Amino acid sequence: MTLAAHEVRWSAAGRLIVDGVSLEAAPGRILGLIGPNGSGKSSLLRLLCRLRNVASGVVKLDGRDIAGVPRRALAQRLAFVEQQATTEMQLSVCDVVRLGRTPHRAALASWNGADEAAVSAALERVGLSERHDQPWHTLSGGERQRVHIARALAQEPSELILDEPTNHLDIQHQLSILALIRRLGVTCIVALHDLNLAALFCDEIALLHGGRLQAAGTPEAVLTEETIRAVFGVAVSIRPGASGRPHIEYLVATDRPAEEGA
Ligand SMILES: Nc1ncnc2c1ncn2[C@@H]1O[C@H](COP(=O)(O)OP(=O)(O)OP(=O)(O)O)[C@@H](O)[C@H]1O
Repeated sequence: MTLAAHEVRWSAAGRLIVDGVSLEAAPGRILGLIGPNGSGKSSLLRLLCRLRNVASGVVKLDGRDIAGVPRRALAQRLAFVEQQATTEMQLSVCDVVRLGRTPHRAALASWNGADEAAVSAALERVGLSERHDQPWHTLSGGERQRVHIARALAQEPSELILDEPTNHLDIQHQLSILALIRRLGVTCIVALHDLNLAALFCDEIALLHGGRLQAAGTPEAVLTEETIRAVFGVAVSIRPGASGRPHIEYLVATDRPAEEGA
């Protein structure tokens, strides 16, 4: 067990947003978090990395309540890639990635070879080595997303939490980032909207609906035609894809109505 939530609740504006969720990320495996817009995915991820404090329940890292873990120690273990992370405009790409080294460096310690190697390796992994010195604000949306992932990799976490990491990415980069995350072998919790990508890359899936955990288990167990219809209101047909993982086909009418007089 690495990161686990037990009966976690969180409210905002007088409304219960995360409602008694329990889940556990198995070591070295990818737990996908899916659910409709507003179902509480981002809120739950923020509780898991203590960007917000739970109202009740507990989040544990290796069996220890994270509320009692010093921030720096937590940041040495756990990296978070937010959905719409912003960054100081004046920074270059490598400046942003270097921020990932902060938890590992003693106050006033000089920048060392290990730090630089971690930054270079992280940039290489997201395919942006040649953008090392580019001003961050001149990057495209997808490149910014990859730089934020590189920052998290430079942090060398053992637990990685990502909120919609494929946002803004073209299909090649969606696939390469998720394949990279799989190869890292770190414990990972990732919110995804694309159900086929979740089926393809996640070892387990947790489905949120209205702040509650609706289902959890293997992609085959969670991604059923009945569940998707009930939670997302969409008719689907699910068959094993070429990968052997479930492949979801959306059953929607795409015909145009016959034109008048035609
Ligand atoms: N600080 C807040 N104050 C008031 N309401 C909030 C706050 N944070 C989140 N909410 C509400 O909680 C609900 C869940 O939001 P959250 O961002 O966790 O959902 P999500 O599943 O990540 O959604 P999406 O798929 O659209 O990103 C939403 O209805 C949102 O408006």
